[in-house]
Amino acid sequence: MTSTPGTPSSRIPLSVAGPVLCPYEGLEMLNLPQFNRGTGFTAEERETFKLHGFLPSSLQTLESQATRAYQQFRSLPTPLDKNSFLMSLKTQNEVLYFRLLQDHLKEMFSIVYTPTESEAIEQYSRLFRRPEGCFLDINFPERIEESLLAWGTNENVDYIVVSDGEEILGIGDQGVGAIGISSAKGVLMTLCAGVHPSRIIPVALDVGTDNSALLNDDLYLGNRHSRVRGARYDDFVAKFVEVVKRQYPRAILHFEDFGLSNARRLLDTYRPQLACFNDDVQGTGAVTLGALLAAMKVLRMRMRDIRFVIFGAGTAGTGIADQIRDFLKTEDVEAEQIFEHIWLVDKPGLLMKSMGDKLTPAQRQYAAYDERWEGCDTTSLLEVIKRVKPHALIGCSTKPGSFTDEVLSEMAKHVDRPIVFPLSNPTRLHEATPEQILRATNGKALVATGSPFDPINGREIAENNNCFVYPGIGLGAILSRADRITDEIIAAAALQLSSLAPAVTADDPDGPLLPDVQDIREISAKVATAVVLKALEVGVARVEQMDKVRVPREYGKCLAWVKTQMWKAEYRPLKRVMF
Ligand SMILES: NC(=O)c1ccc[n+]([C@@H]2O[C@H](COP(=O)([O-])OP(=O)(O)OC[C@H]3O[C@@H](n4cnc5c(N)ncnc54)[C@H](O)[C@@H]3O)[C@@H](O)[C@H]2O)c1
Ligand SMILES: O=C(O)C[C@H](O)C(=O)O
Ligand SMILES: [Mn+2]
Repeated sequence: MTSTPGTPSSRIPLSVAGPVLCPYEGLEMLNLPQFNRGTGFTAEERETFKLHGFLPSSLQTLESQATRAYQQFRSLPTPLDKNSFLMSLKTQNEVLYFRLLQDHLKEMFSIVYTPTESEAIEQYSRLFRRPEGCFLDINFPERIEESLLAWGTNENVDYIVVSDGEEILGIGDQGVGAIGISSAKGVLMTLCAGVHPSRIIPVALDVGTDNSALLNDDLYLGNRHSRVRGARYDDFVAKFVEVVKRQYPRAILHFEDFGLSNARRLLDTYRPQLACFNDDVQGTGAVTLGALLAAMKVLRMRMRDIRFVIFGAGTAGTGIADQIRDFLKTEDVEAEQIFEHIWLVDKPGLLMKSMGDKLTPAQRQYAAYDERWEGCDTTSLLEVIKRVKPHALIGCSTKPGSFTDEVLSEMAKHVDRPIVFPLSNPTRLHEATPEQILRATNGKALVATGSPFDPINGREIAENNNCFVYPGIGLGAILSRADRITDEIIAAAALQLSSLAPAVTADDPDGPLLPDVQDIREISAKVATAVVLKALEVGVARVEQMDKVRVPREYGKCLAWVKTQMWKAEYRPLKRVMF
């Protein structure tokens, strides 16, 4: 398992413990972020690797290097400058980069991830310094295999994050800037779940872009043609997945920020074929179910007694609906009754049966019966709220301000503690701010948001972001060597998360419905443990045959084992080897 990791350029084995093997010396070594330690090289290492002339004489520890880097970080004026600084550090010294992030997790999380990463992606072609992942060009499908293999082989790759950049967060088509989201999601796999950074391949599928600003930008770095769609696109993705299946049979494939017409379709096509998941569909569904289950504990209610309105019924919105639907099955609500529990609202208003083919297959099952809605202006969210009297309102619409004061106070008229989750990222796209929600509901609402917000009047605001589950799902799937990622696995992740919310653990009705980002490593380890145990239970785990490891079935022991498999940002002994 993670005992023989490798590096992209060299395929030299690294590991989570023991010495790091390095065949390089001098300037070449200093230029490789997975080996470079800069002023942190010891006297002996400087000797062995012929580094003396390249470094000032003082010998620094990782701690002092992190202190110096933190001062540099603090001196920068804007979040985007800080993001660029960290990106450049990542391409200089990987251990120092992750050590710095770990030491200042809460402060830096929003800089390397949502929301600042979205600014960096918008500016991708202007900020480019060094490649941070694998670029696959739709005009050269024959290069897919060679390009991926240059990053590592089955022996040294655990995780592949792929995006085609069509629907990045809520900022739409970013073309080749897709590499930014694949890379940021990969960074969190290491930071939150301890997957070795060199064992992850971030991938951008460059299939063109329909973003005219990018097409007209002389500095744009991607393919300068419109987005390829239809059979040629499908064949390209199929070829990519075929290479992943054949060359990396042990790796997990993570789909991120594909467009509405592809995300669900690709997931449905490939889920039965390999261990893959779509973070926007299933990750978002699972984190939201986790927060809702925590809310049920606060309200002392069951999910079957709750009415849900989901505003924005795209990739994330229907993913959330599906997780709720599947959970309701465990409370004896049949699929045919689902329209009495979940209402989907999108651009045309409430989704109705009469919309027929205009609905996506994922939306259709939730469509409302027209005859029950006669006399209601279903194009208005407010009117739908008046009629449904929902307990929970969830936003994945990318439409800022759509949860108006009127909508929010209407909710508060009918239920004592409305559940309101504006989830559209980045921050400026939220359907309402937590402050507005609490004001309009006299502080009664149970709030969770897609991006981080500061506390309001001392009350912590839960961040309902898929980062609370996907790193744990990914790590659990890697460690169990899962052959498929089943619905049971995703549900197990949500259930585990719900038990870790401060509102539940501290039995505090105003406590957050999700844990704090500060604790994300512990949370991810626990989610991974739930995933490993579920994968073993449902028979998709291959770890015991493949790696000849006996995995403890007892939760505490399994958690301890999971933690031993997590990579840490530390300078391990370096050992010189020949090519
Ligand atoms: N918090 C999280 O973890 C998380 C996870 C995934 C997505 N998101 C956010 O959710 C948003 C949507 O992402 P997605 O991947 O589902 O995108 P998507 O394009 O698949 O879906 C967006 C949906 O919103 C609808 N919509 C657009 N404008 C609307 C309006 N004015 N009124 C009603 N509906 C409208 C669209 O028709 C579409 O169905 C993004 O902002 C994304 O950042 C958050
Ligand atoms: O990237 C995030 O912050 C969450 C999510 O995957 C999104 O697309 O918004
Ligand atoms: Mn996403």
